[in-house]
This record gives sequence, C-alpha cells and structure tokens, in this order.
Amino acid sequence: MEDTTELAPAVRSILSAARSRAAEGRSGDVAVDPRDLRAAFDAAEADGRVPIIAEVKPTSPTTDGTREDDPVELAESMVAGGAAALSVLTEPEHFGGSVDTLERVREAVDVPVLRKDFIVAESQLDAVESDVVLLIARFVGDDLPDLLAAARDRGFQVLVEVHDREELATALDAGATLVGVNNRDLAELVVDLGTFESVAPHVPDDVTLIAESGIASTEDARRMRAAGADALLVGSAIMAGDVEANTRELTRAESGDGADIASDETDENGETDESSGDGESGTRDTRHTTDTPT
Ligand SMILES: O=C(O)c1ccccc1NCC(=O)[C@H](O)[C@H](O)COP(=O)(O)O
Repeated sequence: MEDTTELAPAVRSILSAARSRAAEGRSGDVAVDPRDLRAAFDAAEADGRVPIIAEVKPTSPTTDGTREDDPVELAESMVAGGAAALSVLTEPEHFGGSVDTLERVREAVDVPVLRKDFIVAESQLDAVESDVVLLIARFVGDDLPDLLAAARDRGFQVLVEVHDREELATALDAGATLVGVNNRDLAELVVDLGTFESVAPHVPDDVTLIAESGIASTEDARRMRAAGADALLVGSAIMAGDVEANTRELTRAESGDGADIASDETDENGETDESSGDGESGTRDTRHTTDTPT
C-alpha cells in the first residue's frame, strides 16, 4: 500500500473512499469493445482540431459548488464543440460522479469515453464499461503491471497518469503506451503547466501523450501542444459556463480563430501558475508547434 502521508487531505480522503468501494467487490469481469482513442485523436487532427478530452466534472475538491446540469446534455455539448473524446468522473463522494452517468453518456455519444476514477484494486475495473480507464501511478504503486494487464484483459485502453520522471519510468517499465502527465500536484493540489514541460521530453515518440489539468486558455492549450502533447484533458475550464463554446475554443486553439476562454470565464480554482516553467518548449515532438498568434 502506498504511503499517503504526503498527499493533500482531500486526496487521502479520495483514496480511502476508493478502497472502501473496492472492498464492496463485484462479480464477473466486464468485456469491453472499445472505441479507439488514438484514432479519435487522429481524426480530430485531420479535421484541424486540437484533440481534446473534455471532462464531465460536476465538482471537485478544488471547485466551488456543483454543476447540476444533466451530464448527458453536457457531454453532447462537448462533442458538438469538437471534443475528440470525453472523460467522465465516476467517483461519487468528491467529484459528484457515478457509473450510471458514465453508462448514459457512453450510450449517448460515439466518441471514446475515459472513466475517470481512482482505481486501486482489480474489482473496481468491473464497475462499468468504458473505452479507457485511468490508472494513477502514484496510487497503484507496485500493482501497476498487474492492474494494467487486468484492464487490458477486459478490453480497456489504459491511460497511466504520472507526475514526474520517476513515475514516468515506472509507467514505461510496466508497458504503458498511453501516458498522461498531470499538472496538478496531488500533495498540494497546485497546478503548474511546467510539470508537463519537464516530463514530456522524456516520453518516447511512440507513446501517446496527454497533458492533464490546469489548461485554462487557448494559450495554455498551445503551450502544452508545443511541449509535445498529442491531446489535452480539460475539465474545469470547459465546465465553467458554456461547455460547447468553451470546448470549441480549445479545439480551435491552433487555427487562429479561437477566443481565449479565460478572458470571459473565470475558473474558480484560479490555480494555474502561468509564471511557471522557463519558457522553453519541450522537444519531444514539434509537430504541434504553431506560429498562430492568440
Ligand atoms: O480536480 C481536482 O480538484 C482534483 C483534486 C484531487 C485529485 C484529483 C483532482 N482532479 C482530477 C483530475 O484528473 C482532473 O479532473 C482533470 O485532470 C481535469 O483537470 P482540470 O482541467 O484542471 O479541471
């Protein structure tokens, strides 16, 4: 079991709740016929859209209040705004999510759907079908290879989330081919886009790389793409206000006609550290670098 002493209290509480749910158990393994996430990213690129995984995130430990709209309507609006894929929180106690919500969303849309939860035990994998599941390297520790295999056996594509180079090495050793770098530090819950920029150059080109958390503007989106992100996972900035318009603006961040969503939508988290990083782009892959002005 992981040492949780350095985690933020909210994150320790999330983990404790996850372990309780894991203990409830379920019978029977799910068998998923997944929608291809990489193909969805390629289709967005071919269409001139930045590949965005838009997250249905009703609330979170760093969000004030709860968005009560029908999650299916929110999801459909995200797809209408050009999202290549969706992420749906299924964690009930801290994020207002549910497996029922994910089932309804996946039925309503035809893009790949990531199940965003805090999986620490194999039994949790059988709670619901999704196209992609998340494994957080920090939380699963030495169980990563076994959980990765268990998820793949069920048909899931697996996004392994890391926060630093050490976790990246662990993920690659375990055979991860889909890696997310979380800009949110789970010890302090502070967001720093420099995190992605420092880890991305060390990710092999044949790994699909996703920048997660704290992307609050079209400028942030371009910054993460310039640092080598194949796709961006965005929750709070899309959930704040008109989700279709917010999604569209981010997907158009490289086509020069996207207004800056941060200019008229205030992210109540207000945690993105724009001053972080040293201003140099990562060199992993410059395909995404753009000269398009804001
Ligand atoms: O978002 C939180 O407040 C949070 C707190 C503690 C653990 C995890 C948390 N978020 C999970 C996520 O992965 C994000 O929802 C996702 O990366 C989107 O981030 P953002 O665009 O910053 O909402």
